[in-house]
Amino acid sequence: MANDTEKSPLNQLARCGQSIWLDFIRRDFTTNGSLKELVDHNVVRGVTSNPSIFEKAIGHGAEYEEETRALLAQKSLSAGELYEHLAVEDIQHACDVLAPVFNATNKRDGYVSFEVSPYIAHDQDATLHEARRLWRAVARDNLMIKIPATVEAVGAVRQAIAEGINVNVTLLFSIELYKDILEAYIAGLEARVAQGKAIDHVASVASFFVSRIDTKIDAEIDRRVADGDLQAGALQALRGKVAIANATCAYHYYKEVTESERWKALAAQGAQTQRLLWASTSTKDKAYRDVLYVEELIGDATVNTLPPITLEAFRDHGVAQPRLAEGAEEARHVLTQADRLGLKLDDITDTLLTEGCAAFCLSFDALLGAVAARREAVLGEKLLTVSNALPDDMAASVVAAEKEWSREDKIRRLWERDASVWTNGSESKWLGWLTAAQDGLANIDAYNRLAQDVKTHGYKDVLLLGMGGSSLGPEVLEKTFGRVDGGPTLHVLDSTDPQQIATFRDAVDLGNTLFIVSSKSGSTLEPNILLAYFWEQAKKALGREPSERFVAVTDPGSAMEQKAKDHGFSHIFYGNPEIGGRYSVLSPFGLTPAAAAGYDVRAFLENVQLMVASCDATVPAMVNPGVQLGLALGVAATSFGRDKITFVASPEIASLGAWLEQLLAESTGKRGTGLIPFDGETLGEPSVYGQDRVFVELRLGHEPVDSRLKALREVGHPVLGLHLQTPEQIGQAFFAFEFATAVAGSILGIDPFDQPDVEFSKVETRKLTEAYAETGHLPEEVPFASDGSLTFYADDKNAAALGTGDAASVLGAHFKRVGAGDYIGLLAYIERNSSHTQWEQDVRLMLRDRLHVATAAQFGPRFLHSTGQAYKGGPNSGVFLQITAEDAADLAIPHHAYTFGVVKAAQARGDFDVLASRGRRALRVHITGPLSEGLERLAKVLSDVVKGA
Ligand SMILES: O=C(CO)[C@@H](O)[C@H](O)[C@H](O)[C@H](O)COP(=O)(O)O
Ligand SMILES: O=C[C@H](O)COP(=O)(O)O
Repeated sequence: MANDTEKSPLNQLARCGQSIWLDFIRRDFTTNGSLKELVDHNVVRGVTSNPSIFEKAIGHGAEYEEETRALLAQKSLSAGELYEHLAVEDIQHACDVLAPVFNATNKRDGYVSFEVSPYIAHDQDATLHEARRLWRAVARDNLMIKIPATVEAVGAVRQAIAEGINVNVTLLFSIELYKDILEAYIAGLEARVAQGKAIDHVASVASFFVSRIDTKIDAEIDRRVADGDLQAGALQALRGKVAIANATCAYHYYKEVTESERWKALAAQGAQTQRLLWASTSTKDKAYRDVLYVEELIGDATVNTLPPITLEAFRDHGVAQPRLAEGAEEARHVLTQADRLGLKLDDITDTLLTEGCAAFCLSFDALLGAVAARREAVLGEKLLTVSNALPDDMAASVVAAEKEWSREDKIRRLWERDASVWTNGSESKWLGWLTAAQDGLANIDAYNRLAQDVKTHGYKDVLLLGMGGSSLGPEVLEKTFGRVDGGPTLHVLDSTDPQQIATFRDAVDLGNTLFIVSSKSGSTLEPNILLAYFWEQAKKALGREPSERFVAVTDPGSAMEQKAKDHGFSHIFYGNPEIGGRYSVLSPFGLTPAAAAGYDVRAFLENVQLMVASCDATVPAMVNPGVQLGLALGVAATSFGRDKITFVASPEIASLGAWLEQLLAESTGKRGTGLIPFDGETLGEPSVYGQDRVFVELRLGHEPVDSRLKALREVGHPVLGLHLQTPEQIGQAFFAFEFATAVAGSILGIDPFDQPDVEFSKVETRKLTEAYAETGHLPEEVPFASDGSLTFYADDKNAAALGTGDAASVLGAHFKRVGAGDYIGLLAYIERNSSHTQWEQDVRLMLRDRLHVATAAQFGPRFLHSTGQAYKGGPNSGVFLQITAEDAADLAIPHHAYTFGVVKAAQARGDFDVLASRGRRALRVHITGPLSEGLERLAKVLSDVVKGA
């Protein structure tokens, strides 16, 4: 620093009353002594940072890697948390280096500026909240919190000052706004005085951006000159002048105010003026001197923050002469002239503010994106990965959606439970799932107690009774993790089929079973009647009341809670009323059975937390796995007509498919739109698919699930991938898909948290069972056609379309109604056992291969709580074949007037009535006589009628 003598240009600036701050920060620059050297030689008296500066530093600097690794080894941190850790440390180091200047100048200089998130620039409360948080996090007296100068920020600046937080108000372009900011500073100080608080330690600068104004004005001048403007000469004379004139006028306003009596009263109490800080002072137009925005803006009580390159230039050949004090008249003349020539400075400063905020948001996105990528690299195989292989046009639309999400700050708004991300309905009351894993960890002792109880009693079986959201998650856990050595077997029963209930009853050791009755609402028919049935069964097996063998999972205040209390259940686990059933797997509805089965709930949830952090509010759309999946699903459906989501899974995690079906269908299938999910439809050759599919590969390990996916990708089908490294990552998959569904719901423009048609079916079923209880029979129904063991029922409209012929003619007419873009739903109200599952599978694949449409294979009443929503409320593209049969044997329900067989029949009829009322193409075939023969015949007729189709 030998050239920074008394006469050096930089030292001359100090003599003119101007402080030079450095517009740059980076860890190695601070740690290797470079910053200290500049400070020691009195070259630099402060530091400013902004999102772009941090993007270059943290986003690209290898020196941050080691610490990233160390931080992640300690705990799960999101990209935002990581960034903040690293940035706060950098800011603290710089503050410490500048502390001697701060002390020597009596708190006038020696500040380091740290900017609040640019995303919240238009939110006064959020800005203030963030200012307080960062102020506390850095905890240095010579910190300045940078707040962008939007209209909304004015109040935040005033309040922050009143609270004694130093503020650098940044992104100032307009003199009008600057006046408001200066007023906010003064009012903030006055508020402190009114409260008897000291003001001599509160500092603020107003960062006026310079070069960007010339960039815009000069471009406008050049355009008009090129267009042959008659005022070309006068216009050209203003090139490179307007920005300086604007800044000069701001300076004179500052002078005026600080000479006012009002200010003098504050100064008497030790107040520091809010100095103007010239920012954006590197020269952008190479035709100008590279020190133009330094030399022209020299004046007493100002700061100029310079990037290293401009600092070096001025040091080398800058001329330090005070210009501002003298320049008022000329500046006013330039601005008047600009106005006269139609150069609209107000419009330009407004645009610059908007563009400045947007540019900082982009930098912040790039910064957080880079941190997220580094986090992913460090966590490696601890995280599942999402990969989207999309055709070019779809990929471009997803990128556009990403930009939209970034611009509209939707990820943060989603995390803040802002219903305007969806329909502005009741969505904000249904986002408890975002923190379910964290809540579960807080409640870990209760799960451990249950696990201990199960061990102490040595239960052989755990039988969970519940439907939909209460059963599908636990089923995935059981199918994925199986039985823990020495632990019980977890069984999940979600049916009213008498045979299925009997099969479960016979599979468990009734005298040595823990029963979990799971119902959020507590009013769902199935868990209530299953409870009635198994209570009696357990009582019979034990020879006494089985109270301690029963556990309830339900929302507080539900009828089930009361029942559990009345019956003296050993445990009641309470759900979060802000989590809907299909989003409840990471809440007590999944964790209670998991604990009972002996799974390590803590490890499971900690694993989930990694994905929660990956989808965090701070992780930009382009690297946020939940957003990536959700945008691809939403965009594929809304812009490309690809609304059939086909899951293809590694066998070890295949059970995820049924859970996903509920999540997607129940969340999105409404108001005539939606994503229709298809689980378990074995892949075929590309020729059997229409243009309405999205394939989702759920892969465990490194091997692709099915080699045919490659061919499908090659012919232009979108293939999304969720790649799990270990089965434990199933928890991460739950969260990633919950998030994705919420995102897709936003794109579809629906409320992804209600399920009107599931509720409607429940009501219809209840009406029928109540009628049965009164009359002893279900309402009469008349088949419109019959053929031996196959009898056909439908509403009048469907019946009229299908004729009264034999089975082949009715079924033939029904499936003739299937067209491109449709799907087929087989809805069988029979036992869900392996042979029936295989039957459905064979029939669906045959139909798929012949008719080239997507096919769903469902069992009632299970699907009523799941895909049933989309079948009724989603697009009218489903063609349904409901299959019912005589029950070989029925089961009575203790204390009820009806049997399980009656309930199941009522459910099928209720389901059909709702399908028909929604104008769906639906047909019910009822099988009489031996079921296997009836199914065989039905399969044969179906195969014949669609042959050659
Ligand atoms: O802290 C501040 C202003 O307070 C600075 O970092 C300010 O953000 C920068 O000078 C500007 O962003 C740089 O603008 P530009 O040279 O890219 O137009
Ligand atoms: O998905 C939810 C099912 O409809 C069951 O509801 P529930 O948990 O209130 O009994």
